[in-house]
Amino acid sequence: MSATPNPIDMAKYVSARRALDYVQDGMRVGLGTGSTAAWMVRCLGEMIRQDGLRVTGVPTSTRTAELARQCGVPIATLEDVKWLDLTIDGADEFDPDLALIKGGGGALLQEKIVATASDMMVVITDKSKQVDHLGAFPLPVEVIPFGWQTTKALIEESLIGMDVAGRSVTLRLNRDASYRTDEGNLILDLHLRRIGNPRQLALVLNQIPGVVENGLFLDICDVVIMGDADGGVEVRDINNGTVTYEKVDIQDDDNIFVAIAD
Ligand SMILES: O=C(CO)[C@H](O)[C@H](O)COP(=O)(O)O
Repeated sequence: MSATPNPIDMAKYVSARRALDYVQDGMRVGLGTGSTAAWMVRCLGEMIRQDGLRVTGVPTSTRTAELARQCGVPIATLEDVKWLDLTIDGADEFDPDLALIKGGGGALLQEKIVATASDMMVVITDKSKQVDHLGAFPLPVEVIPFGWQTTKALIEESLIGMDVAGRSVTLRLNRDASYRTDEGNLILDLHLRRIGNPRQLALVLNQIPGVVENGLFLDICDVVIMGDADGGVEVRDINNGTVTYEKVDIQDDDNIFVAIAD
């Protein structure tokens, strides 16, 4: 590599590169959202350009759709393809069962629909996302704007009986205005610090009127790839029960990495 990448970019990059080993010619691939997923989209674009790989990408946000177009990744909607072979996405937290918190980038709704409609979900991360218990990262909950303060109050009330360590709920902002998702909805961030029973919480939240979806991804993720700054990856496969460590060969990656790092 002729540029010196910063350690965080390197960790994200190698996890994204390794995830593309799961992509085969002709696949329909869900394209996640966020800075780690963006590396995956760029690398996928390179594979299409250099190796003639044929794939159809289904983006999980307008941001990812735009990046995919820039990178020459052919895209379609979920309505077009109906079902996917694979989704590759980032996460905000993952636990030993590969349960996830997602939605830090605000795209949790499309991300959950796309991942659920996939035969396999591969999550690309770095060590900062690994936790023993979910909840240090605020849990995003997407709600419709109509009556959102009532929805927020109902969420706060529902948290009283829950096994969580914190109960404050805040409206996500984008500068001075409320943050809007691609669907025009709002995000409430639940500052729970520790989620004792993610399954119960997910069920309770999704029963509250006004809640569209929550950022807990349970029994959806198959593989987590955790990159490190030395170009190594730990690959955890929940179905095989395996955890392996390997170095990713990035000798020939100067073009893509230098172009983006610059
Ligand atoms: O859930 C997400 C977006 O809604 C992202 O996958 C998550 O926020 C991780 O992002 P990054 O790779 O930038 O750390």
